[in-house]
Amino acid sequence: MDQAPYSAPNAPESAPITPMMSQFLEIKAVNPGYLLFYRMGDFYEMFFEDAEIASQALGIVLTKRGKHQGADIPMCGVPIHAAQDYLKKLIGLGHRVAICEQVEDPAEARKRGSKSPVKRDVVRLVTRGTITEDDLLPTRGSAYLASLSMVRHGETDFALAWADVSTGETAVLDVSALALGDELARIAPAELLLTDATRIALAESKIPLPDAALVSLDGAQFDSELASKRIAAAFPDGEVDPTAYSRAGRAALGALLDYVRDSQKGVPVALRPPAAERLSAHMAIDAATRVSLELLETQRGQEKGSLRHEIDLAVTPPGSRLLARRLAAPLCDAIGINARLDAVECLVGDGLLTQRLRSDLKSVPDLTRALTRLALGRGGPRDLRATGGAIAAAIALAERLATLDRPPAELKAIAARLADAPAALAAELGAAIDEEPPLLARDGGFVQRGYDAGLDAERALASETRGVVAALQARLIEETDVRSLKIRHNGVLGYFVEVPAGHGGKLLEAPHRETFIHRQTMANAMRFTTAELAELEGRIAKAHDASLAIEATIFTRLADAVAAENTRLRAIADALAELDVAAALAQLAMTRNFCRPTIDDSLAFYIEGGRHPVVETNVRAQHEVFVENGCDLTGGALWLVTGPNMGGKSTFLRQNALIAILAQMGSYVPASAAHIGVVDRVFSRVGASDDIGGGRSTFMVEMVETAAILNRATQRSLVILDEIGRGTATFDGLSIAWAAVEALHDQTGCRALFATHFHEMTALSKTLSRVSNHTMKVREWEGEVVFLHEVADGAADRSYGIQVAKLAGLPESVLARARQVLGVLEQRSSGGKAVVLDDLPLFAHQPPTPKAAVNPIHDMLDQVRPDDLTPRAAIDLIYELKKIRDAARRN
Ligand SMILES: Nc1ncnc2c1ncn2[C@@H]1O[C@H](COP(=O)(O)OP(=O)(O)OP(=O)(O)O)[C@@H](O)[C@H]1O
Repeated sequence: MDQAPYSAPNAPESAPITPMMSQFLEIKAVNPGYLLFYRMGDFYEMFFEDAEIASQALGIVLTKRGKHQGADIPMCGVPIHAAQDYLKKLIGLGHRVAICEQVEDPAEARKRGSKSPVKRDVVRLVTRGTITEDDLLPTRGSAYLASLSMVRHGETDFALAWADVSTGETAVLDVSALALGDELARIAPAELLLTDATRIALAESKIPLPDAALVSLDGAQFDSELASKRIAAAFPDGEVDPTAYSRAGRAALGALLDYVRDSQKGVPVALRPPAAERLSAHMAIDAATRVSLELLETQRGQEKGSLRHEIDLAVTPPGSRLLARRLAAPLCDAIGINARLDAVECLVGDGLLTQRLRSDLKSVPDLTRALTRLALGRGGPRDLRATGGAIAAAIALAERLATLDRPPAELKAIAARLADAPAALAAELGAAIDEEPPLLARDGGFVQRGYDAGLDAERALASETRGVVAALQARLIEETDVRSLKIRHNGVLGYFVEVPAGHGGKLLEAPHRETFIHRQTMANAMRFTTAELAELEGRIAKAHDASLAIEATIFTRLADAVAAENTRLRAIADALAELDVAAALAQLAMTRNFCRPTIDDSLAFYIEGGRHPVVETNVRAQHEVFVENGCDLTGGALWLVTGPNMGGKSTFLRQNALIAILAQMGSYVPASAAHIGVVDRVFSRVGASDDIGGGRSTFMVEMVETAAILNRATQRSLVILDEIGRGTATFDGLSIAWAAVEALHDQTGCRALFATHFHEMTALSKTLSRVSNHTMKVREWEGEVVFLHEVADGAADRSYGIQVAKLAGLPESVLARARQVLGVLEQRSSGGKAVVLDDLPLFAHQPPTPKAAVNPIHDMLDQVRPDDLTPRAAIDLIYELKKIRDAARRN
């Protein structure tokens, strides 16, 4: 979502403006495009337009505070303790928020005069792509910040740079206009930086923008010369050579680095040296195919029901994130794919080891995000504890992996990184930090007893002094003879003596008034202090401050020790995620009966006993059996698949695409055997889906997408077309489908599956050598159609559309009429005659309006008065209704 730059109202010279409001407007003016969370005591307050936007987005009350230029100032606020929830909601909606804190002690401000506002400044910009807080981030997903640059020099070059700020993962990719849409769909950034000119160029080339918060930057931000400096500054010690990237790549990375740096307001962000990605390294899957195959989410945008949801058995959030990344970008290199498969095979071969690894991994903390928070100075004792825990787990896991006889290269590399874990650091962290430490270092109380002698001494002093307080209370009771006298503590008064109101007078009189100094009178009690108590309090506070200071030093020392091992620890975090994925895929293969595919550089596509993993689960949940089907497209074969609606065509088509994707991400596949020559692109299209939001008609969408396939598919591609051409008049649709098949066969030569209801197309198998006909088998039984979901050679003889319509509950009168019309249409077309309207009885004679069939169920319902029914009568009624319905079905 875009945010218009904020227009701070200009105060006419005569209008009085409070110092606070003038401070607000000043800060607001240098943070255009951000909602300003302005700290006021225990609240963040928003004013003017910000208040209007936020109150509406958050559903909170909009009030007013004072006047500006004679008009009320709209205001709303959120309490500090609940601010994270509100922030989450706002950034989820695509807003960007600037957090403005008090940056000096209010006492300092008072010194400048009673009206002088406390100094405030923006300490942090919170946007969808730059968050690092656990409770703002998706646990099992990545929130990428991406930057898109465009360089024009006769031709137009694009480059994408993206980073997951919470893990430090960063990458750069040069990308052509043609492939840009696919890559944006793959990366699916949460926030995208670009210039207005780029945005216009994208719109002109019909390149769809991702569903991200879009941030318009100035062209100067993408300057490639400036970028080189930014890159060198972000990765000092020559870690990254800016000249290794193209001009466009540098520009994208420079803008990204600058935005990240700005968002953290001076705190250095620990990004990792950017991986220079190559387009050809990954299987290209365009946005429409991702949607159609429901890889990471379903067409309704839910995770449940997607392929990811079905196969993600990873036990750690980083493992889950890596698995999603691999699923979104399967490899194109047979050697790399086989290396991953070797690791999975090895773990499948040792089920017991896999179980143990998985159970160890389950409790491993999210090391990557802990490291980033620590590096950003936003980490706490829990992040230190997590780091120690992860290192210890890495060592244990390396030992488990060492039991493997001849581990494949990938597991060997994982084990080597895990074994390299700094054991001494883990021991130190384990000894230092409590098992369940508090969230914030500044609260103290997280260092274990026995770790630091100085700290233990201060703590002993503090608790000893507390003992002295108890003794003092006993003594004061003795001296005053007020049994109910208590020494208490609160944030305002500190330690004080409290007696019930009735005894207060006694302490105000001699001889006690020498000792007791009055502090406060309450309705039921009176509060005093004494010189001795004040002195004790000072000692306690000093001991407490001293312990806090020692704990703070310990925290910094340990955080520095972690930072010193950053590179090694990041490598361990990667290795843990990789191991989790390999073990998860092994577990999947074992529990779901998947097989290892053979992957090479041939043009094979041979599947035996293939299944659709998601539909299989659904079918099983209904206690039915999923029917396995094979497929052989080796050498560029094109299968024309016909069959009735609901026969299983779409399932069959998609399962083959999913098998290719799973195989190339390095997973076993749902089949009994599979041989796949590396697929460079998968295209999957379902005819006639609307894009109302995009302003394109059903048929237009279908044609634009078909055009994309015909233009871009190569001989290595796998193309799945499901009922292309159905969105227009029959003959037009048939002709387009026909020509598309010819083009795929003659020009592209790719491996393809084409499902259609145009039975005429089956004739193509006679003229095109690699086209063959296949059909979903059905059986007719007592006038009803039974789907066997089995793919057989040959063509379907009919559509069974009317039978399916009957199953769907179309009224019998309509079905009867449809049969009548179909009869005429079939007769005419078999006689080679065109159908004319007059042929159709519909138009020739208006048939007598069929008497509305008497429906006994409706009759019964008409007579029922629900409020008068007893529960028993209601159940009887349901049974009766079902009986009538069953009887009607039998007839
Ligand atoms: N191989 C199979 N084994 C068991 N059930 C299956 C199989 N394939 C499909 N089904 C069941 O049939 C339903 C319909 O399948 P699908 O959507 O693939 O049919 P279709 O032929 O593409 O239909 P339409 O032409 O109406 O789009 C699925 O939701 C599933 O419940």
